Amino acid sequence: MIEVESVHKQFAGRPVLHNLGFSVPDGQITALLGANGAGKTTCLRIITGLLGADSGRVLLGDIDVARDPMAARRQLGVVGDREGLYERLTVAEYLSLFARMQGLSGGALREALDSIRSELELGDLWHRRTRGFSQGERMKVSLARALVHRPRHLILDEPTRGLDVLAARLLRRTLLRLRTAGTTILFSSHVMPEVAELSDRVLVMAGGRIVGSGSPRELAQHTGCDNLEDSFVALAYGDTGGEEEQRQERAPA
Ligand SMILES: Nc1ncnc2c1ncn2[C@@H]1O[C@H](COP(=O)(O)OP(=O)(O)OP(=O)(O)O)[C@@H](O)[C@H]1O
Repeated sequence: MIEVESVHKQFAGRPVLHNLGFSVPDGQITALLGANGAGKTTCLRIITGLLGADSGRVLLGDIDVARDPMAARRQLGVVGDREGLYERLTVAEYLSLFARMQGLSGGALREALDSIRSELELGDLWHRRTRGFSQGERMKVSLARALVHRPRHLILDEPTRGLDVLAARLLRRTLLRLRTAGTTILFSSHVMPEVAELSDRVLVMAGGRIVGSGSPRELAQHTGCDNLEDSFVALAYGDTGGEEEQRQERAPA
């Protein structure tokens, strides 16, 4: 379980997250939706310990992320919005480095590398340096790095952005398989069909706050809409998502 409790964050005096609170249940896939600038990346970076909150706290089970970052890191896999791969290393070397940083060695290390290589179909890339990798190849390596130590919680920021159909499909199948294995997953996305397909629960953010939460079906019932995109627009932008205003602007005087 991930619990975000009363988190505030501001940049240069400008509030970005206001008293943010929600929980992400174990063994489920939860999606974080919001317009550009709603605060999703800031929220995910605070959960992963990359950024500190001004106040409030984040718990992974009973671990406070800010107080015990090392323990939190062992429980977390992160696919962030700014992936830096070490371009001089091959995929095998890169993943081995991260696995060792997570405490794996000897037979357990070899087993972890073999397992992630076959699970994410990394065979063709395994001995290539990551310099020049395509977007899809980079995503596979980032996901492998996030998963190599088999974390209980996986956080992904717009993981299918820039991926082709097959790469996005591989990623979605991997997330569904991980859920079946009990991993707790929180991801942000702007792709509504993907969110509808994957998510047990959806959190809608607007202006640094949660303005709606529930299963896609519950959100539809709550808003009186018949699909997730309309429910999202109703919650995040108000009922019409600005369509009414646009119609009025277009209407002759
Ligand atoms: N390091 C920073 N310094 C100053 N402002 C920041 C910083 N990081 C984020 N912000 C601001 O905080 C707000 C929320 O940004 P954030 O990246 O969390 O939004 P988002 O919901 O992830 O948006 P998007 O969907 O466009 O990725 C934005 O107005 C952004 O400009």
